[in-house]
Amino acid sequence: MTIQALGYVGIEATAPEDWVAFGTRLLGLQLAERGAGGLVFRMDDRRQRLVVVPGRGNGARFFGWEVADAAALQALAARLDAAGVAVAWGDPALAAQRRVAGLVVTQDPLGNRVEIHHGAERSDEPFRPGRCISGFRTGPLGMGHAVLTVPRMADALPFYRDLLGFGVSDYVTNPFHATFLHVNPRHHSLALIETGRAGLHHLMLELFSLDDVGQGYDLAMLEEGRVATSLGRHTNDFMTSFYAATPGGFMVEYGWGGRAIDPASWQAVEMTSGPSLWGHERRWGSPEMRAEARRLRLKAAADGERAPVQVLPGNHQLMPGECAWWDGLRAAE
Ligand SMILES: Cc1ccc(O)c(O)c1CC[C@@H]1C(=O)CC[C@]2(C)C(=O)CC[C@@H]12
Ligand SMILES: [Fe+2]
Repeated sequence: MTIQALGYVGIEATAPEDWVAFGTRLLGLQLAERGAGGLVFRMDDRRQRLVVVPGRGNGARFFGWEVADAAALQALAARLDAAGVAVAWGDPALAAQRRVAGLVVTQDPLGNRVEIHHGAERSDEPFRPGRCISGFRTGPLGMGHAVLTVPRMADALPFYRDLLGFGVSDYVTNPFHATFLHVNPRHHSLALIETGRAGLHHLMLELFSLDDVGQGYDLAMLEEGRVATSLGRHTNDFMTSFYAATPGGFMVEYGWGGRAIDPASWQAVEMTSGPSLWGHERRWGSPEMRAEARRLRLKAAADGERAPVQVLPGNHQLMPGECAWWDGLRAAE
């Protein structure tokens, strides 16, 4: 019955054509279909993963969450129905359009369109990436993760956690509220960030090779305003990534090296050490950013802060102990 992965995502764009070069030449997606109905991108052996449909706005249009089979779909639909959530069975035309065997359509409490499906179609043609990359880490981990902004955490969390059965990996309560949820060994397939308004913050796509990410970063830096954050590494899922501004107003996190968790034994933890071990700087390269970063690091040094790295079970790569990088900076001042 339970959801297994983020299967596909649909976004709406006022100018879908803007996604062609961004999707293929920067991200390395394969443009599989291009027409009046919009764009279909492939990431792997599936016929479609990311769909861009023409519309009056920019942002998310639907989220495709995958279950194992028709019986699992039936059971989950019944569960939603019993909880008083409106669920509509997708007709054969919609299933054909989504390239799945069957689906139900519902809405989360924020109005995001949620499409629970099974039997995604595979292509007979091999995946041909839009630029030379080693490929996307998908399979049982799904297409990546989606991060939604929510007005209040309590608006959306019960729907995904209690009704759809997502597991909480960790959560943040300071300086803002965020919850990271898993449906498979990917540390999070969904995260909710409380910002006061509903929207799509970013989609994360994970590459097989760090070089894919580094070369994407080189390409992104050639374009004014394309790099939304510098390269960095997250504290909770250990993903090394940067964020690219998309033509759609949200961001794509382009990453490598995310950890795998064991959903059966994982215990939810509160994250207290900030979003990143290093990097992910939003005003990367600007004089203001340099001044602010220096101010914060000197303040941390003055406050005697130590070891912002949280040591978690299964964290073999990161050593606890002294984090002396700002000490080095202070010495240089
Ligand atoms: C904290 C975190 C861990 C793992 C992730 O994959 C992930 O996307 C995040 C969110 C990162 C981060 C944030 O929390 C607030 C707003 C930030 C700083 C941005 O604008 C880019 C990175 C975002
Ligand atoms: Fe992310």
